[in-house]
Amino acid sequence: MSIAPGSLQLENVSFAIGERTLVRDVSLSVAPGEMIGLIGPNGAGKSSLLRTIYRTNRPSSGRVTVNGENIWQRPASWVARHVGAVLQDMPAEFPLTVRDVIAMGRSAHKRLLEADSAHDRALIEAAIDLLQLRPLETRAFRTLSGGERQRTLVARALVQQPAVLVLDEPTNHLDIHHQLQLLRFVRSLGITVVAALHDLNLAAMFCDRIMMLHQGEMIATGAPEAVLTEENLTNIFRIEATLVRNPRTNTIWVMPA
Ligand SMILES: Nc1ncnc2c1ncn2[C@@H]1O[C@H](COP(=O)(O)OP(=O)(O)OP(=O)(O)O)[C@@H](O)[C@H]1O
Repeated sequence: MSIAPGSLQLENVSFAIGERTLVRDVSLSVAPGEMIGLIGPNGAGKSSLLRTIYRTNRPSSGRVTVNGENIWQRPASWVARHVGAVLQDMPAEFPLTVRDVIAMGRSAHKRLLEADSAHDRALIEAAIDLLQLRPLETRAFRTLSGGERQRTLVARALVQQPAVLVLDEPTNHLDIHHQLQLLRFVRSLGITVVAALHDLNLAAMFCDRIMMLHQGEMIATGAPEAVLTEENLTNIFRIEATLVRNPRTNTIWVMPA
């Protein structure tokens, strides 16, 4: 499956609800094909920031552009064709099969009730194979395990062929094998990704750059070793940690003490 990666720009993005500012003046420029890890303690504003990218939280100031287009000045249907998202705890109570859920990813590219074209079907088949969902294809989505659901939702996002893929804690519910498999897989697609990740070592392993958020503000952004410093881990995550290199991957490794 080939997806043309897009560019993403956050320009001084803030987001407030009433008096409360959840995201404050965040800027980030993501090149096509880059993978950005968003890290920060609970309540730092990661999900709130991601929602400004998939057009759920309208910034109170600043701009979000995808391929140079301000997403808040484009119709929702344009954004649905250009930004894909895998979110936490998607509702699962609808009586759809795995294949139905994946096929829903094509809806942004079609008119209401338009039948799947040969192109749609080819993408759906490819996604089922890529995410190894063939044995589950006809199962009801609600009967899946957490990890199987997550793979289905990634497949659904991929058939959308999004210029930018937003992942909110995509490794939630996954065992360590599937965490690695999912991130390796997403990475191998060469698409543009912004992913909120709680596992700092996985973020360092898979992301080109990391952005650290705290109380809605960007504390640091850059290469994993520039952001995952003892100082940032102490000040922001409130942990004592030793930093080493993973001898196999040579990526920075946080060892809490
Ligand atoms: N609709 C809302 N109304 C008021 N406060 C909100 C709303 N949505 C989020 N918040 C608050 O904004 C802050 C940031 O929340 P957010 O979910 O963005 O953080 P997060 O970094 O994704 O956290 P976690 O790691 O716990 O998932 C939290 O204090 C949260 O309670």
